[in-house]
Amino acid sequence: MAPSEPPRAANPPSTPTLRPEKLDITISLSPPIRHIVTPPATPEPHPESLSPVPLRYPDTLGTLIEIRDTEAKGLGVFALHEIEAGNVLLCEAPIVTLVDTGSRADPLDVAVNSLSPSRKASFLSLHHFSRNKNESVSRSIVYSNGYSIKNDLATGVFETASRINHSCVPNSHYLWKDGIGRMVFWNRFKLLEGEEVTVDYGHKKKYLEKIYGFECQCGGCTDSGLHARSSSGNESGGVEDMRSLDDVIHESLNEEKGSI
Ligand SMILES: C[S@@+](CC[C@H](N)C(=O)[O-])C[C@H]1O[C@@H](n2cnc3c(N)ncnc32)[C@H](O)[C@@H]1O
Repeated sequence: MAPSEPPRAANPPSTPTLRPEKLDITISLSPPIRHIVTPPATPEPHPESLSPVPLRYPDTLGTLIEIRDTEAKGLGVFALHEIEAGNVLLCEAPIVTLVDTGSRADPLDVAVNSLSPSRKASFLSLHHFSRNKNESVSRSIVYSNGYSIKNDLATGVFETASRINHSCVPNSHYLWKDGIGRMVFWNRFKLLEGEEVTVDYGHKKKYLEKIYGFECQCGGCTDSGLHARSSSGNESGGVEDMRSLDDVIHESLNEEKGSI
């Protein structure tokens, strides 16, 4: 999978308010939407607490989006309720980042083996497809779920984002934000309650089959290739959009300085 792009936004974000028991964050593109992010009732046990960086911040999983079964595409990501266009759906750090170092030790094994038990289980639970029987499961997972990040110098595999399915007419876009080390996803159109969140993996239908081993079931394929990369990679929908996204992300994160 290749990756990224920016949102349509104009309004400055409103100020987030912090309360000890509840993080109440407003991410506004246009119009504003309120995300109530409640910390987990039971904190993760010891090995997890060694990892201070939350994968999703703010955590929209369970408040704005959810992962569940699709009819024909395995798992997918869905809107939990109606979401106006131009909202940040997900702002997620990779669970595994693969940077080829040239070292003899496979950097992927090093990265996977250094994960906490629950993050390792999340990684290993991801969908994987391989045409090469000598390929390790971890490699197949990276090739089936990885987004190109850091100006194509690395690949990131994500706990939630790697559950987002492809559509030739996607309703969402994404962009890697190096400054915060996260991939940001936002919806281009209003999403209805229960609507699946989709992005463009950046390949024509026949290459989706060749590279990822699936026949696209999105129902909107034209195979013209015109849409290809429209929501992926490091492309942008315009400097103005990108600046707005930066403002939104940084203002909400600055309020929480130190927690990422
Ligand atoms: C990155 S994963 C997406 C999440 C995956 N559905 C799961 O269950 O974890 C990519 C895989 O999802 C499935 N998939 C994604 N988009 C699809 C589509 N438009 N049509 C059919 N299958 C799709 C394919 O099996 C593909 O290899």
